[in-house]
Amino acid sequence: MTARVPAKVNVQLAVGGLRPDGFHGLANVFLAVGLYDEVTASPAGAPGVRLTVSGRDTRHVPLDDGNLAARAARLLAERHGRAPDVALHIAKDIPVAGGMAGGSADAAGALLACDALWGTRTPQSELRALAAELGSDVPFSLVGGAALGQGRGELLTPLEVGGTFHWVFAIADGGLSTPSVYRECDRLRVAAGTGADADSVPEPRPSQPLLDALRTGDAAALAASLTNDLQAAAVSLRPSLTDTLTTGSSAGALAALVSGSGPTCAFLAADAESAEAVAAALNASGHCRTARTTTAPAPGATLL
Ligand SMILES: C[C@](O)(CO)[C@H](O)COP(=O)(O)OP(=O)(O)OC[C@H]1O[C@@H](n2ccc(N)nc2=O)[C@H](O)[C@@H]1O
Ligand SMILES: Nc1ncnc2c1ncn2[C@@H]1O[C@H](COP(=O)(O)OP(=O)(O)OP(=O)(O)O)[C@@H](O)[C@H]1O
Repeated sequence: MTARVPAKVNVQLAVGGLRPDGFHGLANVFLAVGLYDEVTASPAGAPGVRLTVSGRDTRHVPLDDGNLAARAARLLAERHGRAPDVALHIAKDIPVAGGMAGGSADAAGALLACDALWGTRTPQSELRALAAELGSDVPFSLVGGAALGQGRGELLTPLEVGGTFHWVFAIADGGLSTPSVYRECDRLRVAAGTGADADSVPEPRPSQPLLDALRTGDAAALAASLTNDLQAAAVSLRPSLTDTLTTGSSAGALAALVSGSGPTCAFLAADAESAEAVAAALNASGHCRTARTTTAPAPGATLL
């Protein structure tokens, strides 16, 4: 059983105060984009989760129980009171620790593929609850398209998207740790004198112009309303991202922003031709490992 799962970009990431549980309240507008990992679940013939990985960047993917796909398989098995006997293979195309929810995609793919392999017929609502236990981004990897994530990002409201958007992603050498980027965001807030807790930071709210731009498929309007509250923190930890963002903007992107916690940079283009020009400029610049073009929205986790 093979599940194909998309990467994401956050077209709005409004970060509220640090909660007592260590998470931040969010208004997180997710958009699934056409870069995919594939997770295949096969009978293992023995108890346990066996994991193999192929594709890009696989050196940095853990092969032990810490892998999110392996954790997903174990969690699903536990909920159904059965032994996790599965061989999982991840064909990786989403950058690792890149701010595009690659590990979350693999967790969502493993839930779907194992559920089909084991015939456990888990209801969609239960799969979503298991996804939320695995990570804040995992429920969105299941549903795809576009959605507003509230709470820590796991409480989803689907959003309408009225057209196809053209994107370029500049993939960096090396990743950034998501907890470190949130910590840096808090540090910058404290250093600026505003404080970082929920009493000091305004309640994050979705932007109506942004939701309208998604609904009408208006790339120029979307470009004007893209925001990421983690961008300053990602740039503070990796100052060279400024050069990457500037390179894409100078090559004609409608807008440039850091994808989620970074270090991948995302560029919205007017059309496919402009996206190719932006990618060519980024590839020639040496300011990223590689630049790739794709479109959005993409469907959520799907069994092939
Ligand atoms: C940056 C985003 O990718 C934007 O979609 C997500 O907020 C991160 O989601 P994720 O990688 O699924 O994160 P999780 O595995 O749930 O949490 C990892 C760590 O990130 C931080 N974290 C995550 C989500 C959130 N709303 N607030 C946080 O502060 C916490 O330190 C947490 O311990
Ligand atoms: N299946 C997996 N693929 C990649 N990384 C994984 C996986 N499982 C666990 N990890 C660990 O999680 C870390 C973050 O990886 P991931 O690719 O999910 O980051 P990310 O895309 O920045 O996440 P997000 O955008 O959700 O914050 C990696 O450095 C790795 O140690």
